[in-house]
Amino acid sequence: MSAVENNYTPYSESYTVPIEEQQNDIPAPNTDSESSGALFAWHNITVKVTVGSSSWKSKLGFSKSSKTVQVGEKLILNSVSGIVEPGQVLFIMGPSGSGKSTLLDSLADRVKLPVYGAVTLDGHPKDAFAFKQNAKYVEQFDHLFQSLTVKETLSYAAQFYCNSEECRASRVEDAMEILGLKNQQDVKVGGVFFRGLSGGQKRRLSVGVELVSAPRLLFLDEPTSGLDSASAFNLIQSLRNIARTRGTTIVCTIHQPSETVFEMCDQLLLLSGGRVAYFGPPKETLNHFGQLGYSIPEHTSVAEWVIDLINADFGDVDSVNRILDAWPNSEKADLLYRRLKQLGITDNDEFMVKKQTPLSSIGRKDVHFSTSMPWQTNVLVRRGFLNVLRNPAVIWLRFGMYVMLAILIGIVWLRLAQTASNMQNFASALFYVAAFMVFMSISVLPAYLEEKEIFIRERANGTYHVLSYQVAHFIVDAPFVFLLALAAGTICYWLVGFNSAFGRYCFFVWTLFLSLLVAESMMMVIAAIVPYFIVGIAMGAFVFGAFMCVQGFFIPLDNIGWWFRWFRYIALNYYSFASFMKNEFSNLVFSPSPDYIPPYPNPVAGETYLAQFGFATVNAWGYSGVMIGMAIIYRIIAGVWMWWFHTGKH
Ligand SMILES: Nc1ncnc2c1ncn2[C@@H]1O[C@H](COP(=O)(O)OP(=O)(O)OP(=O)(O)O)[C@@H](O)[C@H]1O
Repeated sequence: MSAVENNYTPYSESYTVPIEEQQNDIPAPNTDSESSGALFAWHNITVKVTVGSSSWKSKLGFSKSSKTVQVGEKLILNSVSGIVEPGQVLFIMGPSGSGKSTLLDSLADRVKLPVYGAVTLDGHPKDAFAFKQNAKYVEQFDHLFQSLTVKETLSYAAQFYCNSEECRASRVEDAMEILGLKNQQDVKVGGVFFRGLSGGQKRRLSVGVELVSAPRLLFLDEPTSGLDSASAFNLIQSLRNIARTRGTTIVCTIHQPSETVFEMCDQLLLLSGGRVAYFGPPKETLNHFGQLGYSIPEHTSVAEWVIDLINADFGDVDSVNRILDAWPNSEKADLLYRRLKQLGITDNDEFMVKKQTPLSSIGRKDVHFSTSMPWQTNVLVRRGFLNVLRNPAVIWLRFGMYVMLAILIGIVWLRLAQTASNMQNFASALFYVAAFMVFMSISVLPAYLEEKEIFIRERANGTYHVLSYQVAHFIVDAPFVFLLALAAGTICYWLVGFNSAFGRYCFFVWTLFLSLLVAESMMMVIAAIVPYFIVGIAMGAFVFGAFMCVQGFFIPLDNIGWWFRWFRYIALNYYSFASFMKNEFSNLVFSPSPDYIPPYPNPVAGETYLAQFGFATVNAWGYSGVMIGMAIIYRIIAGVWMWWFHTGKH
């Protein structure tokens, strides 16, 4: 059983947190290994960015013009400290641009910017990889498979963390119970093609997906944004239940909470301009600000009032600065610093977290996933197959398009006779199949991009290895691509009247399968690289268009300038078209046309025709090998790109 499983406390076993006691008496650090929550603390977290840039002329020393923009540093977070005890819910609040998301992401190891300061888990310096085992992060937007039901979504998620069926079943049941999703367990998540869960239910399911890993620490980025007040209340209540019953430590940023929601947190961290304005229980907020000489007007919500009070963009800047300057000398700050000191947390070298050395501290050797890579692949394959079978966007829409295109090709080039004058028509039909059926692989992009977001969420939370994902994707993709090639290839092959030998038909379908597989693998690289759909479409269209130019149909390839002839060797379309042509024309003699139209008054050997294209010596099986290699290389590139860049850091 994994360490994660060991730490799991069933929902039914209630965990009570003496929050008031902790606040006033400053209890000793919780070192009880049975406790499922984490003691999470941070001290003097500072994040800075370089702003502005000098002109290229001044960089190169050509100009000392006054137009040169000063390079400077901006502090996004300035010495922010705090503690959350097991079983507590912390809200990070503040006006827009105050640094809430940056703080959450810094604490959760999700920022690319260097983070300075001390971050500790159970009193020990944080180790990036071990941290993933204990902490999970729920993003602001829900990235879920729309075709899976609530129960399926949670079950598949649990399979990445539990090795026994019993563990999986109990975690799924617990998650549905605590998140109020029991009645929706058989409802699909929903999206473009299915009606499904409401926004609030989806958000709760996103929490559930992380909850089944039994995290000790849960981060949530603006979990209530976009929800109506009832859904926001339900969600926060669920989070509070999770904290209370399991001892899970919860940290979330929150935007404009209602008064009821505001009062549901145990600790409140108020930020303004990247600095702390207040840290402590929400019910003591008024007292703190009262001591600074501010009192709340009648009939005003506390949450709204404090946010307005510390808003330097639309409020009194001097007053905000007074509040921020007063914080380090306040009673609450004193309590916090004493607690941090008690835990031995200072910003000395041992606790220093720097972007350059995130894995250098203790625990690096403990790197492991909760389940083995073969098992992760197995789960991903089963989930992938189910999604492909259910979600029309992944395969069935494309299946329809390919079948219709194949029928169209058949209608246009219908039952061509095997005559010499039809050789050009056969060649053009093959060109169209090799060029346009491959081009249509662009349509896989929306599905790949949607899945990429799910991959990033799961990978960033340490759910599985990138290699497991890539292998599983290939295992799921290949049979469906073969199905497309078989259906579309068979229809157009017999309608057009290509070579009637069964072996040649099989090779045609095989070549079409390989070309679609390579094209999809290339689209996977594009999907991994591009941030937006529209950029991916443009990039895909350009690449396929470029490959078509050197396919060998429009111009004999040896007529292209020597300095660009090499391009064909990286062009998928060249290998597929050459293979199709060789398959169709080799070892055949095309009879004279009945109407004796020049230039085909005599029988024409297939080889003679192939020679005009430069394909007479093509080794078609060799080209199949090249295409298999291309598919593998593209998938390796996509995997390496995803491993390197899609870490979930912003
Ligand atoms: N990578 C970055 N480079 C430059 N500035 C940044 C970067 N990340 C954040 N900032 C700036 O830091 C400040 C805090 O941003 P952050 O997103 O953390 O605020 P926020 O409180 O979460 O805002 P909101 O509530 O509007 O989402 C903003 O002024 C933002 O422009």
